[in-house]
Amino acid sequence: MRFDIPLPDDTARLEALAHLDGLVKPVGSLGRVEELAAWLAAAHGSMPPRPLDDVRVVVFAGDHGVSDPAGPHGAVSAYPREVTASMVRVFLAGTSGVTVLARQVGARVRVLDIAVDGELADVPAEVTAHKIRRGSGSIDVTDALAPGEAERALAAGMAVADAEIDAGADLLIPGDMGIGNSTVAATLVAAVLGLPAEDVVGTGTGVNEAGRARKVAAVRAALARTADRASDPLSTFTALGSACAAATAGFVLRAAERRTPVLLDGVFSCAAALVCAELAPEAPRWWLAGHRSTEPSQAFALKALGLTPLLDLGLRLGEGSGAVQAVPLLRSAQAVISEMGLLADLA
Ligand SMILES: O=C(O)c1ccc[n+]([C@@H]2O[C@H](COP(=O)([O-])O)[C@@H](O)[C@H]2O)c1
Ligand SMILES: Cc1cc2nc[nH]c2cc1C
Repeated sequence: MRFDIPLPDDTARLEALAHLDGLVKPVGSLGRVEELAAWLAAAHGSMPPRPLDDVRVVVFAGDHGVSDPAGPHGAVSAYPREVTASMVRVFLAGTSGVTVLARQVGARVRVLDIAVDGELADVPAEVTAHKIRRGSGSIDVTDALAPGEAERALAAGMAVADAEIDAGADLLIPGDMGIGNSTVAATLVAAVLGLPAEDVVGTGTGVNEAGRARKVAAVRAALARTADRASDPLSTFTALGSACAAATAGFVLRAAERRTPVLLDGVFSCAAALVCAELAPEAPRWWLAGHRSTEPSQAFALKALGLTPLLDLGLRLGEGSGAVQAVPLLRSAQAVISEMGLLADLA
């Protein structure tokens, strides 16, 4: 599997940087907003960059076997796995955290059942159209995916990105909903970066110290079970990931292939992105980190991807909720570089 990721336009970036220096302000005084403006110009290959009118969030929902409290390591989440299916209905009703926040910035939210453990008979068919399986395997005891499923999930995420880009998306945001997925995210980051379980595991939805210790044990068991088998991205998703992780990776990879900027969200999308960045080392040039999550593995993933989060608000909701809140910063950057006057015109 090979990905041809184009490079952002360095000429537009340099033109943007020169223009920013000539705006009616002390040189560099808009700090990171200036960096964002130049980043956008490079991504769009145009100076000034276009407005980000059409922002789309896709929430990849699915269960993760490791969340079974009857499993060998006990409960790894503060909430029962049934919440995953229930939350799909909340997204559809328009009352989830990310949906409310997305409305504030005029972004659309689409939810997909990629691997919810059950049949959602009462939801529109398009929600389940990309379903890969009912729940991914419990990575501490078995592979997450059967042969071929990682490829199918990756392809599903790509097809979804294609559809959103073809429909006019200017910016894509991957969201996640899956009880137990912070354990899977931590495992993926530990596997890719060769880190010990103890360093990557956080408290997820809010487990206590005993819960965190159970998560560490589950991550350790998963890493020991697979040893060196998780050597490439598809086998990593198969052994230690989930259908949602592979679909999320496909989504952000295809966006990069199609020159579409992405705002990564919390620990899950960053872990999925990290795994697939091995296949496509230039892909992170098309991604920004929306926010810093409270999960330690997100910090490791971002560092490895070379990304610095835009916001740091102590968020740990997932769903794309942090990235959505960073959208106004990108729009500010686009407005500044497009509309500010010139220092040379000072009377
Ligand atoms: O985005 C994050 O960094 C984040 C951090 C902690 C929890 N979450 C959300 O909470 C769920 C995972 O937490 P847990 O404790 O069930 O593993 C999942 O639905 C995520 O969207 C998300
Ligand atoms: C209610 C709830 C909403 C969520 N959204 C993302 N993860 C979540 C976990 C819970 C428990």
